[in-house]
Amino acid sequence: MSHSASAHTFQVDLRGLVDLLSHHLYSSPRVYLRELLQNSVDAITARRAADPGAPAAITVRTGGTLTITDTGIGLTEADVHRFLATIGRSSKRTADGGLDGAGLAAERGDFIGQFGIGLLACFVVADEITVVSRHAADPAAPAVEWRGHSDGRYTIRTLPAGAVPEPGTTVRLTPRADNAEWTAHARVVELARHYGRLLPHEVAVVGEDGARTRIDEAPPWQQQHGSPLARREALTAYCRSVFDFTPLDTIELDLPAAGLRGVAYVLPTALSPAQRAGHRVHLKGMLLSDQASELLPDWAFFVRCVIDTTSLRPTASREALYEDGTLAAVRDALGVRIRDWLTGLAASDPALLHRFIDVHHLAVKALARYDDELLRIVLPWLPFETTDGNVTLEEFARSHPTVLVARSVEEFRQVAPIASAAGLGVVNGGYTYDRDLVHRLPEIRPGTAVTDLDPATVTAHLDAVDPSAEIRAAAFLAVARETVAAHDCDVVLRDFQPVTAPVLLLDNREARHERTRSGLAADSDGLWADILGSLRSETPRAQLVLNHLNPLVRQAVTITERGLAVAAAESLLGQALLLSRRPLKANESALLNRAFISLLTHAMHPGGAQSAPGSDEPRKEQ
Ligand SMILES: Nc1ncnc2c1ncn2[C@@H]1O[C@H](COP(=O)(O)OP(=O)(O)OP(=O)(O)O)[C@@H](O)[C@H]1O
Repeated sequence: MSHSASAHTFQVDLRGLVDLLSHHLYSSPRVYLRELLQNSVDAITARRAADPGAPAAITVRTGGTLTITDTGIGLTEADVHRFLATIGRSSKRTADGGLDGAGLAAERGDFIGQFGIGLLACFVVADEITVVSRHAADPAAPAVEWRGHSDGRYTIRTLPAGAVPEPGTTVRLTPRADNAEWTAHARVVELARHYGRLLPHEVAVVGEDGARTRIDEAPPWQQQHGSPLARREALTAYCRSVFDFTPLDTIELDLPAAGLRGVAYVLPTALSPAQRAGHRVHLKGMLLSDQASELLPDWAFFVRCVIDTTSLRPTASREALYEDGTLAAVRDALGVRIRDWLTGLAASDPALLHRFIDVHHLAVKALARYDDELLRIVLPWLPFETTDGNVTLEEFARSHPTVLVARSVEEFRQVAPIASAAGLGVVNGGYTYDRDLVHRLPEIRPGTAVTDLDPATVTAHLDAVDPSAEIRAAAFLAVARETVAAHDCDVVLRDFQPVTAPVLLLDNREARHERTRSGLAADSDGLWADILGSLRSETPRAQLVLNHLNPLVRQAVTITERGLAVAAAESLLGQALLLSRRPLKANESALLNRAFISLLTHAMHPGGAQSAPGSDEPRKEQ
């Protein structure tokens, strides 16, 4: 049996393709003007490659129809057939991706367009596009008119030479009623400025009344300024006009190898690291994206850039940068530039560095963890929460040769007053990045020791109380132990500073997790209980340390009435929990509530509160 194979060619539904490319590739109809401007710029580039003195002007006219006229290379009738009428064919690239020989002698890299689909964006705002063109290289050749329709039909006719007096091209759109807002005069001026402000040619928008608005302007980094201050002011003013904020500082960017120039503006307010700043990226003057977040490394989220480049490549929708080796190299080089600025500030403008760190310390901490040099420069300047208040590590290490680091915010809150009264220096290492960074201090400041705070260091400063006092307090302590046992907590009596602190709760997160786990094991049965049980170590208990130097505690330990002793023990545990400032669990909130009501009842019925609800035995909460 023989099998015969026949070759076929894909069939294309033209109407569907035009609809896809024109309506669904781009995020907004407004890109139609970008595509038109870009084609004009490329045509001017092509003409100037052969004739550097050729005029370079682009004029957009608004009114019943929208036209855009350029003094570019123009199109011959053959060009129109080859390039305008073939979707995906571009005079700026050959079928194999090389340079097309159609008279455009400039390097492909000089053009902005390359895909041969840009003109289709016009079908979002118009059903019909007319292109009238006269080629610059052959003045005798007739002018040509191409009329394309969104359903894929087109007509071509030649016009008498006199119909188009100058070489160049005019594209005319007849706006569709449903999208007419995009071709209204004010909107066109706004869009032309948005996309074409940095174009290197004369760009103007002319209204029906003949009023002419000039769009192009040289960016401030290209202009000459009278003094460094004047330059700085011009760069700052530009930031206000494009980004609407006054920067903390400006960092000029210049990467000749990538044909890149521009400015990074330091944000005056903090931005969450999750919110990545959108940068304005111009490609040969034309705005490619005002939301390009991929331009800088993630850590540089404290700046917004505006750049003009000749080397980065756009994606087909031309709304993002193509992720390639060039972009990666540019990103690294810009990262180095921004880091250099930061490290340079320490020497050149410490006051500004302080202001910067006030606003962006989180970003700097994130950055310093991966960058040794930066760490060395900024670590002494970064603020940390310590037992001496919010101070820099440099200041802190001067008075504390051994720096202790609390692992969690909660641990810090609990021990800070006691540690501080005992002369210990503790840094709160509970915030993102802080513990890692403090541990690296000895690398930068030899002679400083950093260790994690362990409970023994604190308990060493809790002195045993006089044995006779312990005996006098025994009855109260017994009730207190029984009362707080429901919270897996033990009670001890100690002398410690400051006297103003009645209690200290020695507890940590791992111990709490272990207690939660064993609580779950107790509530489950079968396999699950066995699994949880096999994980069990000895259930760690928290310790409620009562300060015998504190007047309130001294009085509490003399309470003999059981109901009041229970209420006092629950209130002391409740206060210790509140001091830790961690979120309370349901049974802890219930404890606080019960202690409060019980104390109130005792206050209202002194001596007769035994029968008051909730003032008796501690309850076992769920
Ligand atoms: N104003 C113009 N002057 C001269 N030729 C033009 C003009 N506008 C369009 N063309 C021709 O039409 C072709 C197709 O234009 P189109 O905008 O669809 O694609 P492109 O610019 O080549 O690539 P891209 O899709 O990346 O924009 C161009 O390659 C160019 O040859």
